[in-house]
Amino acid sequence: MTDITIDNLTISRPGGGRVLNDTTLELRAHEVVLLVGPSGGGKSTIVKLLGGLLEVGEDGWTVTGQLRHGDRTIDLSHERSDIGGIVFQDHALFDDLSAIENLRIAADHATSTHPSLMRDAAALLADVGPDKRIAACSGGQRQRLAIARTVLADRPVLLFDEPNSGLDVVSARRLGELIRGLCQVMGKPALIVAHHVKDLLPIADRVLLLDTRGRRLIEVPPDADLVEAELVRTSVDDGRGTAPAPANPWPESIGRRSGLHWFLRYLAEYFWVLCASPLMLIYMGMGALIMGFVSMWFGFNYNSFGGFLKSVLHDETLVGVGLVQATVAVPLISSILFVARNNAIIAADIGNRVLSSQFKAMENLQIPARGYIFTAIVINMVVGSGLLLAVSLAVASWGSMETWHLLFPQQHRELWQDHFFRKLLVNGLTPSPKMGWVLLKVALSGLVASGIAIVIGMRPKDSVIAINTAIAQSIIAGVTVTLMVHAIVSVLTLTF
Ligand SMILES: Nc1ncnc2c1ncn2[C@@H]1O[C@H](COP(=O)(O)OP(=O)(O)OP(=O)(O)O)[C@@H](O)[C@H]1O
Repeated sequence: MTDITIDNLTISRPGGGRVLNDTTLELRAHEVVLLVGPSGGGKSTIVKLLGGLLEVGEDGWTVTGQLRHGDRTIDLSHERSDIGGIVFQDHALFDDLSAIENLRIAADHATSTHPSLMRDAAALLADVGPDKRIAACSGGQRQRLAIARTVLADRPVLLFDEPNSGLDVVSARRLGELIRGLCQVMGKPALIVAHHVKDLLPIADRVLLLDTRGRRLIEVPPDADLVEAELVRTSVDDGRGTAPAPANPWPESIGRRSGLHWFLRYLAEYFWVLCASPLMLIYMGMGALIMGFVSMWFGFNYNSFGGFLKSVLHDETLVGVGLVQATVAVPLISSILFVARNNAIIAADIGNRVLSSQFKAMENLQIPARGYIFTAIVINMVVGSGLLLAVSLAVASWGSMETWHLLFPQQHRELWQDHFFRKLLVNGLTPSPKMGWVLLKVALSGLVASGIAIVIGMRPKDSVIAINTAIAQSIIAGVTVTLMVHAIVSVLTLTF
């Protein structure tokens, strides 16, 4: 039950520009303080600073100031503050844990939790079943769970970042009373960032205004009209004094673009993610290289004839290894690597869009999600599987040629070329019809696997766990179907 004071507080943004300059912030035990100010002024930054979440240091924010709490002093220029428990605006509940587990995990990781805090937290949750899933809680229940979780963390100050945004007047007042009651029972201060102050003013002891002109915190009387007048004044000044407002670049840059523009935009985005990112190319290249080495090394070192095969059957072995490598082994490994990686990405991407209501927003905005996103994914999976097959075949062939050269260092590489490609290229140049079947296998795998990933990704999602499950299902189903497609088409190749 002690006061908190920060003296000489200066906060600078990454890349320069000050949010606060040599100001003082004081929070007394039991009191509720509203922090108001223009948008972008730095209110959330102060909350993050007190909660120890501001990225201070190289290329980040710079902070100076001395925080005093009881007999502790924290030098903010090189120590993080650990005094603030934050109730996040979007609640940030752990949706893979039940309601009670969300509270337990906070209590179990608090340095100490006084038994009275359990009572205070439980009092907020009379209407929430302890085993309820977070997805099944109403907005108000989630908010109270988030507050109860922070109460159990037992930090010296409660921090709320716009807790009343989106609440009706009655709910906002009820929330205010709840915070007021908690501060009194717990003997701790609360700092509330708020844009809509009217509903919270009745419970506020003090109002601090972030003055973006003077870069300091000034106390204003807790009167709605006075606070609003100050807010308008600081918003109008906004640190720019009488300088003319810069031209707004938005109207011109929005312009009008065709559906084709957006389709190509998504096509390019997914091409990069699914087919062309450097890590993807390295991963596929490594798989092909290993396959090229393995098939050539073991093809020649299969020693049942005591080395006889190596010399006498050299030419035919080379033809056989070339055929199996290029029509069966490399296409299979290339398809499996491609589908496993990309089905995980597609299920995660679509699952996140489902969870964050992006598809609903697209529907509401009459943006054709299927036309843009699903088509772009499927096209890239079909075309990309062919392109990456070509890359894999080239890398595997090079790998097997170099492996052969290690085994037969006296021979010219032209010899390898003549035999290795004998059944793959007609007249040494044109791909044989067999390669058409190979292309069919990989393209069909890409098509079916992407369809499966999209369907699994689109299923309703109410938590991050649901997305993780979808990713695993999508990989398993995609790889299984790839194996089946390759087996069926390979058998058909022999039949026709
Ligand atoms: N990661 C970042 N890198 C650089 N600047 C940042 C970063 N995060 C925030 N800022 C800048 O710091 C300033 C303060 O941001 P902050 O979110 O604290 O404002 P705020 O007062 O909470 O705004 P609002 O009321 O709109 O939520 C803004 O100018 C913002 O653009």
